[in-house]
Amino acid sequence: MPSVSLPTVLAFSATLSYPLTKIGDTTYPSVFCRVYAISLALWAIYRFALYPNLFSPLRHLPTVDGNSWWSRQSLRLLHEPRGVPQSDWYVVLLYFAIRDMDDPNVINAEHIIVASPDALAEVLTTKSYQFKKPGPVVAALKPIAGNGILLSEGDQHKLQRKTLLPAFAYRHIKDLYGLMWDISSYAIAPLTEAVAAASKADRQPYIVDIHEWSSKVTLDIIFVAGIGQDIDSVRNQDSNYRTLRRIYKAVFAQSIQDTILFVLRFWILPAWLMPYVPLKRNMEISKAARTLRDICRQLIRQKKSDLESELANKTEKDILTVALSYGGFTEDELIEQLLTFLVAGHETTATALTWAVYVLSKNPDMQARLRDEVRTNLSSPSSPSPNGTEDLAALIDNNMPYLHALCQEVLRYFAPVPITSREAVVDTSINGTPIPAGTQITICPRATNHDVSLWGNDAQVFNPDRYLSQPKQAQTDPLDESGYGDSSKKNAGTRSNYATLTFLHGPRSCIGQSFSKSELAIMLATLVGRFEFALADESLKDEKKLKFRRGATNRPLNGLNVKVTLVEGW
Ligand code: HEM
Repeated sequence: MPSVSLPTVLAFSATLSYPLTKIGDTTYPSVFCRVYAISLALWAIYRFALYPNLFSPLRHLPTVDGNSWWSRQSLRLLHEPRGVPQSDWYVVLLYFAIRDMDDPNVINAEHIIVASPDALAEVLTTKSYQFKKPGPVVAALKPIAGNGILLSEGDQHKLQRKTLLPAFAYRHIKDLYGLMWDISSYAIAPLTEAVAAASKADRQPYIVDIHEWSSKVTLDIIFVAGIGQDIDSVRNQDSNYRTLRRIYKAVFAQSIQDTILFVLRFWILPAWLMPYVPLKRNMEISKAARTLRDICRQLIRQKKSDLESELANKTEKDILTVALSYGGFTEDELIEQLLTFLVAGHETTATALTWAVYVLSKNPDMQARLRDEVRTNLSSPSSPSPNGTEDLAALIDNNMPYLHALCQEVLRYFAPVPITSREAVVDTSINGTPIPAGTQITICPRATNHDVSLWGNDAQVFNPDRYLSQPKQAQTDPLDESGYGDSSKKNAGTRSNYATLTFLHGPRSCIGQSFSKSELAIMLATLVGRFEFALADESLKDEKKLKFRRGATNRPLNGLNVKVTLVEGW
């Protein structure tokens, strides 16, 4: 017997109320309210008592211990940072999948958390296209993140991935190091001035929200490196760029109306009704989505005309040039791809950098060790090596093991994308267990990256040195020819490639992982080379005191204020 969804209950009640209104002397709304209340009560009995115990094909899978009778694990899932409760469940149940009926994301569907490497390999790699992103997730992301490669499925996705992959080959990313360095070192200049002015005026310490800074710099980098825009358009704050910044800042901020929209989208209303919900935030998002598309259209037309008039270098490998030279995308499709890269390529890495500054602020010894490595290898922000930025990739990738180890550990420990989800498209199986079409799957990078069975007893400890005890590996392209991605070269001695899920694995792994790792290392090097950081609120040294934003990325709710001091001599 199938599971019944809440929108079906709503539609059933609305339809049944109509003939019932004719029977008695009552109005439609009053009949509907009573029918809907009774239907909901029956639905709840079926959904929470009968279906899971008698009918669900997944009823033999283990479930989480200690469920409360009325809320099960919902309160933990709603109050704790995303991915943290799942970590506890991994420890309790070393099994491939945990059946979990309570994830607030999709309350009306069977739900399992895929935990073991074998099961992850099936869902992410060998059977990747038997699972898709769930409808409500796609509908929530599409207006701002675009209907591009991130949200496409099946053959369409395969083609888009193959087309866009050349822009992300490591041999090409290497050529972007100089550009990333220029943008990052340019962005520390105003911060340096502000810190120096504060110190002169005896207004020490200078406090900055480092997430806001990171978010600006990552947008600059994706704008220049991803679109092939002139770096001066960012420096001169061209109006398209300014509008993009303003819009992203507004849409990534979180309000109470976001929570209401979340509940409506995932629990109550069908996707097609969502655009009509008369909430101010809903209107703002729709308006922002239209403006973003207008800007992307202008950028694409400009690039096209530059390419036609030979103003742009046709051999460039920025994402937009690669997409345009393929020729198979219509203008509207290109707009969606561009939106995807602007969003996927900016907030994620900004979140990683914020966490890197957080741990360094908590750990002055790590900070000093990193600064020492940066200053030993890179002479100054304006000219990091005698050849300027020419040999930067070689210098950073071969000579700075602590920088890489620290970045790897930040990406493992904080997993900027803590959770993602899939839905079985067809009846399939995982590790031999039958999985019916429609089953919701949670994949939890935050919990896998902290899994004691894979990482050992210090899984929950932040320790960059775990990456240094490995024999040195040559820097290789983490995206192989198929674009699958393989982190085995840097898995810190764990027993599986699937122990690190930060960028996932397989055909749907993060296409921008090399890009973002290089970007993170470069931004962190320029910051730590120049400044010393400490937490503005010392109580946040205790991670339990941190409040997290509940969104696609796991970042501090209201940014991260840090005290910044200049360290002379660089
Ligand atoms: C620390 C930084 C980043 C993290 C942690 C991260 C993480 C991820 C994850 C977990 C996914 C898979 C999502 C899913 O399928 O459910 C993903 C996909 C993707 N990421 Fe990233 N990402 C980062 C940076 C970037 C950057 C810099 C870019 C672009 C320049 C980018 C572009 C994409 C794209 C286009 C996809 C969709 C790939 C596909 O479905 O084929 N990401 N990312």
